[in-house]
Amino acid sequence: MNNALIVYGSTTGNTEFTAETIKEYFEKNDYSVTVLNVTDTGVDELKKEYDLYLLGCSTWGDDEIELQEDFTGFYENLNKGLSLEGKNFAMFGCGDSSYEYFCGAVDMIADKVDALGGTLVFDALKIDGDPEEDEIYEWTRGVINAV
Ligand SMILES: Cc1cc2nc3c(=O)[nH]c(=O)nc-3n(C[C@H](O)[C@H](O)[C@H](O)COP(=O)(O)O)c2cc1C
Repeated sequence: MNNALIVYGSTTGNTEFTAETIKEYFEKNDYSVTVLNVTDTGVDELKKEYDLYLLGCSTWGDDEIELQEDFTGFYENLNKGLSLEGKNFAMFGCGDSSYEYFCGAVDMIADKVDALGGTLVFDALKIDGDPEEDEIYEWTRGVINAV
């Protein structure tokens, strides 16, 4: 059975809902999935072997991109000599397109993963407003096909 790790940061619950919905869909497709709130884990989790790593983070700030506050430490620790070579990633997050940097946190994390040698297997899921199951399922189907 394939396995996947989901780590997310969420303030009002939207990215958390998205993470749980992604998990549900993966499990329907015979994946074993570990979902962790970023407050309960650290970058060492990325050293463990998973077929796919999914990172989810909402975006905050006004004039500049701010990661969801719980995710900041995790992001900074990615800089501490971690190699993501040979690992498959997909990114997701919730935002609001009325802000200048729509889902900017998702792009920041994707750029970091890319710089550390990780493989981004599919376009990021950027949710505008409240997350809806259908959109999440469709994206997840695309990710599964891409792995
Ligand atoms: C003060 C504030 C700043 C925000 N800044 C951004 C932003 O720069 N870009 C964006 O896409 N969304 C922005 N948002 C929207 C949130 O990311 C959005 O509400 C999201 O659904 C929150 O997800 P969460 O519940 O998982 O934390 C902002 C929201 C607030 C209240």
